Amino acid sequence: MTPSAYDPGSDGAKMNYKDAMSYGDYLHLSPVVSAQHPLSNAHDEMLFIIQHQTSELWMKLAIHELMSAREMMNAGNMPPAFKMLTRVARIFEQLNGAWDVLRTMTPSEYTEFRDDLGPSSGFQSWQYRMIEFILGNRNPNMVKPHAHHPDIAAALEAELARPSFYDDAVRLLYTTLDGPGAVPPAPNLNAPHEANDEIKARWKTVYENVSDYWMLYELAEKLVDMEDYFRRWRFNHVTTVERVIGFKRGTGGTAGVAYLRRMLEVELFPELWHVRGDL
Ligand code: HEM
Ligand SMILES: N[C@@H](CC(=O)c1ccccc1NC=O)C(=O)O
Repeated sequence: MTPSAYDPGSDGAKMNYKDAMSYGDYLHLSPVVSAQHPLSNAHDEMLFIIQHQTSELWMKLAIHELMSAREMMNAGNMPPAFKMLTRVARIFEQLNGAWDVLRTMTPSEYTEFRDDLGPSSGFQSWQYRMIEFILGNRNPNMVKPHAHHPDIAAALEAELARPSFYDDAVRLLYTTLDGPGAVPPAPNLNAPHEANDEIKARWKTVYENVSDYWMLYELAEKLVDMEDYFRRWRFNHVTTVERVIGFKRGTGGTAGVAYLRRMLEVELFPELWHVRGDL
């Protein structure tokens, strides 16, 4: 007698979704898993596409978390803001781990389809640029590649028109230490935040009096943690790029590795790093 196959339906599993919302319906998987369109016959192009698409999905979540975290912080509701910042750091950790998959692609394999990419490049990732703008690494020139998508350009411009996450954190630092009317140095919304000694002095007070300023201390450490993971992403990127294309120019037109190395020097929250040498 042939044993009959186990039917989870006999234990109560719902097996028919003709008139009910299924997994794929809820997640809209059909468009997601149909959105991979390799332009070549190269085996590794699928890896390249999925690596970028999944990165963009995680970036979408990072933006969602950062926007809400900033709102919570500005409303004085710090515990949820902290939780969201921790999540953003974990998202970057996830993105950092993903480089290990992409690194399995050799220069020979990438060369098979690189020409098909034309002038497209991660340089044109608007979600990446949005994350940088939210965190405070701002350069209005970086909106230009998005001029042909007015809604995206407008979203980036709107972010440039408001204080960055760090500008708002610094405002909280001032109002907590100096009183509710305190005004921090006016932020330049259109340029990267520049290190400022007055801001650093206040963070120093926080780090030297942690029990008095536990909330700001925790905020500072969450920000440092997030930037730490972000820096690792940049480093993994430039190392993978050197490993795969050496010192060739980028498809986006930059010098490639030289451009990306320059980006390694970016400090999102400079005072939080500089103050450590003064403690
Ligand atoms: C073999 C893999 C990769 C290579 C060879 C590569 C190469 C490059 C190069 C040369 C640039 C400089 C811009 C240019 O001229 O094109 C760049 C920028 C960029 N890439 Fe990649 N990349 C790779 C993978 C990735 C992945 C997986 C992501 C994830 C989304 C990514 C996101 C970005 C971003 C956001 C930028 C802009 C960085 C900035 O402006 O600071 N790249 N990439
Ligand atoms: N800039 C890369 C091309 C590249 O990596 C890329 C091309 C299209 C879509 C995403 C990409 N990833 C990151 O830049 C290169 O120069 O080979």
